[in-house]
Amino acid sequence: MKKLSLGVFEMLNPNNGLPTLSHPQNKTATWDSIDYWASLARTLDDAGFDFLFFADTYGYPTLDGTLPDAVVRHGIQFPGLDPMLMISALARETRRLGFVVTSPTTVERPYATARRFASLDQYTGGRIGWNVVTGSSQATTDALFGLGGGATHDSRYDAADEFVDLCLNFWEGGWEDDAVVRTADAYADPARVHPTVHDGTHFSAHGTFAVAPTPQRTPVLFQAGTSARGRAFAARNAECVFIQGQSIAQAARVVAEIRAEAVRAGRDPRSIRIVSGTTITVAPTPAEAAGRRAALEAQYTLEDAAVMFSGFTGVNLVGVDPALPLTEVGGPSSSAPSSNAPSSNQGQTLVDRYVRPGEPIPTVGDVLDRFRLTALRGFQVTGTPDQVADELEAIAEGTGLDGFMLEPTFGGPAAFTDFIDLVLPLLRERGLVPPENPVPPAAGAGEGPTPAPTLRERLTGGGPRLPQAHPGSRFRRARPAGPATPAPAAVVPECSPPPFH
Ligand SMILES: Cc1cc2nc3c(=O)[nH]c(=O)nc-3n(C[C@H](O)[C@H](O)[C@H](O)COP(=O)(O)O)c2cc1C
Repeated sequence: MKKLSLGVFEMLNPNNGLPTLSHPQNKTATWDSIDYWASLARTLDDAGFDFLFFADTYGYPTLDGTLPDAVVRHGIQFPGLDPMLMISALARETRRLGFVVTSPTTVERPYATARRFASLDQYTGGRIGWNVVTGSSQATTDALFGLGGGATHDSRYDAADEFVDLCLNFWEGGWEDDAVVRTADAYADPARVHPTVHDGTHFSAHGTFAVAPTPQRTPVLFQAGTSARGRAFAARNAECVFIQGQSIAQAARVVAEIRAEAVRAGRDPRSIRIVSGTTITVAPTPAEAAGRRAALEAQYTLEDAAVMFSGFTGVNLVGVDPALPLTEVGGPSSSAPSSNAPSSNQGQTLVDRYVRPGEPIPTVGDVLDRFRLTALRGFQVTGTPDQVADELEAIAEGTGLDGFMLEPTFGGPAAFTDFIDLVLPLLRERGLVPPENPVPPAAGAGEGPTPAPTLRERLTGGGPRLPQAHPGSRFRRARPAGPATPAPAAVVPECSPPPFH
């Protein structure tokens, strides 16, 4: 059995996007304290987790341009802080743990994004990943940033392809490996530093990337969003895809679809790792586990579910007759619906989850009841340590998934520490996750820091750099045979896709 990757899914909001204010284990009082996150990062690092993943968005649920009272009152993805600005501090607190930060291609700019992630790659010693998204709650974000809102679901992904290409061109094409010399009279060899020239459909850039090579150069490229266009984007660009598996059959289908799409894009389907969000409620006895789960479910109301669903999808279910079939709810104009599901130009993954070709059409009430319990979540696993380990093993075997991203329950770290104490030892005994990695020894006096494996090395078992088989490697410059300089005359890789390697 292959080894599973383990991550934790988090958001910098009072309640992780879900209203758990009334539960004693919530993190409402501590979520905005850096000490809280440092403590969590140390816990995960010590336990041997691969990464801490921060979902993030400038948006939050709005309805027809207004902020619902429930969002403010219950802290539903509101307010929020920027996780990227905290990563360096967390890296100082940890030795091995990777960090994945979500950043959108819609309102950010490629050069700034490439520079920020290259800087984080340097500060973390190569422990950074980028979750590339076209954004959630896009209507809110468009309004906040003063955008016209003319972009469609698929055109956002078209622009995202070009955005990622341009970043890859900066990271992989700007500097040759041995460009930095750090001698008495030169920091770097000018012949080995190259301008990027890009004149594309959505972006243009002329100039030299002003960050020298970092441990991974390209951060590990994550992606989330499994609409048909989202899968095509993942197949072209991602090294790791984050899904929210709902059942073994559904997740197996999504995994197979992503891998088939990867083959169509000319990539090895196994070169993309696919991990699913998973909520684990574990306790020593079945009754205690069931009690905790019931307490969790009691936190979520149908009203909050309607606000969240509507804000994320653009399909407004607030105040809609629960008996109405979902397909009879009007949504804003559609981009390219794959079924007769209502659609908007916002994220399609959630709507597709409930309306599947060939399956009965659910009512609004059905959808909200299911959404209330699983919301923005993946597998829901509840039981004793052995039951949870059995179920995780069955999910991994039945779906082809490469790992799990644990979701918080009541907000605080208890869901993760329970897993670490009760389930992780069993997964290790069964050989499903690697044995605990030794912490790299602290640097001795006068020695440099001992490098831990990069996030890419941890996840893929390969080297620290983007694999040669990834399409982004086409931006690398081949060294000509012979003397080191002069460099080839302005061989500027095109951003329009040449054949993949
Ligand atoms: C599992 C999952 C996690 C996501 N996480 C984020 C996030 O943290 N921030 C964000 O802006 N968008 C997030 N999104 C939105 C998507 O990345 C994507 O931009 C949007 O859903 C539209 O694509 P889709 O129709 O393929 O879902 C997420 C979507 C899914 C399905």
